[in-house]
Formats: sequence, structure tokens, C-alpha cells
Amino acid sequence: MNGLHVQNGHLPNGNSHGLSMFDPRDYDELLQITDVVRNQVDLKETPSIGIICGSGLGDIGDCIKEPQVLSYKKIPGFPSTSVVGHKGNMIFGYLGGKYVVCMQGRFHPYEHGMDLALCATPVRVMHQLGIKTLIVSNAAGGVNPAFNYGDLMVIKDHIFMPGLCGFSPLVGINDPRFGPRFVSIHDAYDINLRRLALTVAQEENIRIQEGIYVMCGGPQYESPAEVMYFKTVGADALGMSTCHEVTVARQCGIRVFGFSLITNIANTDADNSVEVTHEEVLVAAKEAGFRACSFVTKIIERIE
Ligand SMILES: O=P(O)(O)O[C@H]1O[C@H](CO)[C@@H](O)[C@H]1O
Ligand SMILES: Nc1nc2[nH]cnc2c(=O)[nH]1
Repeated sequence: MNGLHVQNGHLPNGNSHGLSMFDPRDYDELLQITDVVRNQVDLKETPSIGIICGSGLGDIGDCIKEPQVLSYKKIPGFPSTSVVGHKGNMIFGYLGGKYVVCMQGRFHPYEHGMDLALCATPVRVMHQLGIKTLIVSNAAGGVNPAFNYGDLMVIKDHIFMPGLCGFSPLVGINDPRFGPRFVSIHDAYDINLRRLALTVAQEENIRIQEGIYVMCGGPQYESPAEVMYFKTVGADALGMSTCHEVTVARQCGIRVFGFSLITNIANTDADNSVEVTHEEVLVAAKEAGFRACSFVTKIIERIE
């Protein structure tokens, strides 16, 4: 067991289950966590689809029918969610006629005691629970000048800044049961799911964009010069999450669909002061809750 990747090697929630230390890269230790989840939920069937709700987008989890809600506090190995707008529940139930598992809240690399593999633990647990498709959502700042506040953006590809700088969740011991040491990220966001999402948005009259998502380390928002830098290299939206989850999902062969809600327009002009706050991000997400929920539900209805 290698506790190096978890702060002090201790799990804040682990004691009552006898799992007080764990390594998010160790398949067998994650299996123990997955078993604890299975034992606390009356699973109706194997969930085929996993969902991760972005900041303020927890309404997606609240749309689930026949929900069984397991607080992260009851799952050994799951850190507490410390970011406002991330409730910290794992929800099992039906959405769009399919049995799903939904993470109502995610872990970000900038939170206390995190490393990227630990942040991606929910994806590995959902893999062990049997999901074949992952839907990830996030709140993001729009960089593309054609984007408006409140737009949804289908993620076409990403630029994973921490991953490029040596902080990939795949750094460290590789257990081949999760997948290969070297993972190709050439087709991370499934093209058929992207096409399906664009069709659904058109049919439902939902304003939709498609673009490149950049994951920055955060928690500070970008300076105008940084926004300009990302714009120059082809970014459409900026956030602080998602890419580590997608990387881990692709290693396990999970098919991925991702979308961003554009909660603010990132500023490129240092002479024009524009403050971004997490409060406004949450307001934008709240306003979009119903739309995001029906978008995800309609996509799931049509997933094969
Ligand atoms: O990516 P999600 O979890 O939606 O959250 C986004 O919103 C927060 C900033 O307002 C950051 O954590 C950013 O990543
Ligand atoms: N990095 C980053 N994350 C966000 N999340 C919501 N808005 C933003 C933004 O402008 N930048």
C-alpha cells in the first residue's frame, strides 16, 4: 500500500469501514471501496451510465427517478467536497429510462490534500460498478467570442494543463486492470455522443456550442493575459476540472460525453476590469439547471 498520494495516507471517512488508508492507484483497495458502496445501496441493476455534476449543476442528480442517495461521508476513501455547489452525494436511480449512478459533486485538484488520482477516484469506482459511458459536466468561462452567458458547449477535445505538466492522474504505479500504462487521448470525447447531443439540442431548442475545454489548475481565475494566451492556442472555454476524470475514464475504456455550461465570459482586456466570482458561476448554473437536466435526460434516452 502506498499512502503517498493521499494526504498523510489517511482517509477522513474510512475508519468505520476498517479502511483507514488507501491508494487511489491500487485496484484492490478501490474494490473494497466499491464493495462498501454496493453493500450500502440496494442496486436495481448494474448502472450503465455514470454522471458527474459540475459546479451548481447538481440539479441533474435531483432529476433522477427512484433515487437512492449515498452521502460521500458514508464512503471510505471519498474526501469531503469542500466547494460550494457540490453536494457530495452518490445517487443511483433512473434517468432517461436507464439505470445510472450520479456524482452530485466532484473533487478538484486545488482542494485540500488532493492529488489528481484521488480526485478521479469516483470514476474508477464507477468503472468497478460497471458503467460503460460517462457524462461529465462543468461550469466554465467562455473564451470563444461567439459564446454567450448560459450557452451549453459540447466538449470536442481538451487541453489538460496539469496533465501536460506532469500531474496526470496516471502518474505513479499503474495497475493494468485499470488499463494500459500509455493511454491514447486522440478520441476522448466520443464523436457519436457529440453528434447525438448536437441533434438533441437542436430538437429541444437548446442553445448549443461545440469547442475545446481547457483545464487550468485554479483556484484563481485567469488573468486577461492568460485568457488571451489560451484563446491564441485554440481554447473555447476555461475551467478547473474534468480532464483528469476523462483521462482516467479513457484508460478504463469508458466512452465519454462532456459538456460545459458557460457561466461567465472570460476577459482578455487588462484595461477593462471584469471580476469573476464563484457566486456568479453558481447563479448561472442554477438558472441553467432545468435545461441541463433535460439535455442530459434526452441524450441518455437515446444512448444505445
Ligand atoms: O468544473 P466545475 O466543478 O464545474 O467547477 C468550476 O467552477 C469553479 C469556479 O467557479 C471551479 O471549480 C471550476 O472548475
Ligand atoms: N478556470 C476557470 N474556471 C471557471 N469556472 C467557471 N468560470 C471559470 C473561468 O472563467 N475560469
